[in-house]
Amino acid sequence: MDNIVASLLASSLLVGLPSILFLFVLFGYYYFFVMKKKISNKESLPPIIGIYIMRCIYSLTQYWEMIIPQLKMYRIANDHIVFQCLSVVFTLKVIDHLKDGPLNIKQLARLTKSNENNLFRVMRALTQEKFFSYNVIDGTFALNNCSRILSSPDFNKNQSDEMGCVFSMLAYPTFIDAWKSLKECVENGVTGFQNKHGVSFFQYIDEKDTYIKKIFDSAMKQRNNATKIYAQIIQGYDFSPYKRICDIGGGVGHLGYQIAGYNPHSQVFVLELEETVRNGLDLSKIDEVKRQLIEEKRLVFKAGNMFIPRSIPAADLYIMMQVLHDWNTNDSIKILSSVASAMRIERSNSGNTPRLLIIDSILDDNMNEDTFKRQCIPDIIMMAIVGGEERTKSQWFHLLKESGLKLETIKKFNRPPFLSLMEVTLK
Ligand SMILES: C[S@@+](CC[C@H](N)C(=O)[O-])C[C@H]1O[C@@H](n2cnc3c(N)ncnc32)[C@H](O)[C@@H]1O
Repeated sequence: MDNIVASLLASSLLVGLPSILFLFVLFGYYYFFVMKKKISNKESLPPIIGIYIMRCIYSLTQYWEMIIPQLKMYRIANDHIVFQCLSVVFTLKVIDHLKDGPLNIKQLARLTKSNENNLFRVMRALTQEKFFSYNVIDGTFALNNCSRILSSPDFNKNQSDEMGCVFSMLAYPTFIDAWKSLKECVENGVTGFQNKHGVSFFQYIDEKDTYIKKIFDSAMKQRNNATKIYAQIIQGYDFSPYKRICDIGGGVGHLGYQIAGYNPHSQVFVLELEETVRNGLDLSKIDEVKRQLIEEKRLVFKAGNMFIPRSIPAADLYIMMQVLHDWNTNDSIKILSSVASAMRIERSNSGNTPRLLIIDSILDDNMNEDTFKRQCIPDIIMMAIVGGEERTKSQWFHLLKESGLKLETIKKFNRPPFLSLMEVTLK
């Protein structure tokens, strides 16, 4: 047995290391000579080959853990402890204090009102995990690339970064409580959030704690920007034939701005909860282009409820991006039926049948497919926090059929976050 493991390790070293080197060189070439030179009036996308190379490297690390499964278990246990330590320094705002330059542990303990020895041990562990750098000469800790992206959002100064928002959510007591109820969620089928707080996630953030809503909106917007999903959509679908477009649950209007910007003859409505409309309008104040689109009424925010057909603005194209995965089957059918009613009203008023674009994940019905594996963890977030789910193709068919709609085409985007665009019309 030992011989088999040894020869597997030796052969994977012999094959693995040169392959990794080769892949790095190839990726470097592609990045610097191809991707950097791409000039387009739309955002350029990372080359597809880069994604495959990353996946090969990732597969190699997984290969080791398959040979020695204990490695995987230790990694998981270790990651959990790292997360706890990171939550502590995030909550104590250590990262914010280090923004202006390195500090020693005395200074950090004073600023964060902490026990110097224990804070030092946590910082030392995180430094080993490459979250900080430590200067042995003067004994100071400093930020590095990993911790720099983890500063707390400051909405008064309009400063927030994606990971800062994501981490604020993960470390926020309301969320921690919801995760603690994961077991009840599995037992009784109700979200951890509902189990703990008695209301749904969206009700909570719209009515009880608008600070989380700000964090959530900002994280969504920045994650979508980072994955360049808006560029994928704008390049992948022709919006020009549509004069009135309505983005239902369109967040702070980011996709809406892009569509309005690239399609001068379209007017875009963003239907959202009241608090998000306020956030969207606030954010537009710091961006000249967005402010102008709003002033010219090319982009219009509408506060309303997608469950109520008359609250949905008349349009010839409706969009729902990453909305339905937040809802369970019953609610999704209610939402889609409400959109179908709005589409029928529009058809009888204008004589034209509007379309609906659903932009969301589609899991392969085959559990061994990559698309399935990728979405299994986000699916747990949907289950525990919002009560929705990532769906297979047959589940999507079911939702549409029950709501009086039918699928016309599917376009799959083969870059992260690997969403699909389903073109839907009335049955
Ligand atoms: C996951 S976010 C998606 C945002 C945006 N479409 C995107 O992809 O970035 C879902 C959005 O649905 C909105 N929402 C939730 N309940 C709603 C309702 N009853 N009516 C309208 N919008 C709602 C939320 O405020 C949230 O911004």
